[in-house]
Amino acid sequence: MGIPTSVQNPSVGSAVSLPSSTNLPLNPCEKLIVALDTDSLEQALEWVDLLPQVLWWKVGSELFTAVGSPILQALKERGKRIFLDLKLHDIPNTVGRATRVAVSYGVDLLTIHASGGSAMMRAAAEAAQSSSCRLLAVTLLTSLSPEQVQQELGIGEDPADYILHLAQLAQAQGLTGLVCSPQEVSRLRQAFGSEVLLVTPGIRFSPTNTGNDALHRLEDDQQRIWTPARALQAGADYLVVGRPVTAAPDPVAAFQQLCDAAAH
Ligand SMILES: O=C(O)c1cc(=O)[nH]c(=O)n1[C@@H]1O[C@H](COP(=O)(O)O)[C@@H](O)[C@H]1O
Repeated sequence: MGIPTSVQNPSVGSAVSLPSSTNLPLNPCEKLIVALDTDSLEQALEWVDLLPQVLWWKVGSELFTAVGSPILQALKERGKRIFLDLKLHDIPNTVGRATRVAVSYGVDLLTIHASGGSAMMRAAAEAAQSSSCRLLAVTLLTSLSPEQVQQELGIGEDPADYILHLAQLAQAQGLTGLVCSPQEVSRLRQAFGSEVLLVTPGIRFSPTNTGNDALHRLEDDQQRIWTPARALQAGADYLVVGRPVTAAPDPVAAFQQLCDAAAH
């Protein structure tokens, strides 16, 4: 286990027990969060039991929609940390109420889309304030290329500036954690310092090739990617990794490779 620090959320006053960037977990493997992207409880628990060295597991919309809270219970029974990735995005009343239910499960992290706006994020922050769950604001999905952001979404400004803008909005509402691509980490770290928790998906063994026969680059939907070592060097606190581990021919070896990369 890493050394937990008690971080006070300035706006909503909730004390949460998570490592800050100035006090990272001692074990590099604990900087890795593995995504349980499946619709099967059996498959999810097979991965969890195959990889006892993984502390953090992410339950996303596929698994939570398919099996509901029993997966959270099963992870808690195994002493795991839980990242519930629901990416809430709705009107403030709905997001506030959904957040209240989500944090009642005792999860450690929960995602909210920053693009839902400040009132929506405030509603979530208020709903989570008496829990120990830390809210993470998702800035811009790692599956979007800068060209898509500008051409499809019609966001005129430089995507990097847009991400900073969303991050500032989230910080102002007391969401002290952000999900971003590794490519944006150093800018966000510079802007917000060590207290912000930066969680980065879009992790690949090689920036041009997944290094995984089961996952060819052409089939991959991630756009803004970096290697684990580069993401951590840039200042990421946690890396989210799914298919490079779960779709690998040998998930144990793939996870170990990530731990090794995280250690350097
Ligand atoms: O919030 C997330 O976790 C997330 C945000 C984002 O911008 N991009 C992103 O890929 N994710 C999640 O991170 C995981 C990445 O999985 P792989 O691409 O298989 O490594 C998936 O479970 C995604 O839902």
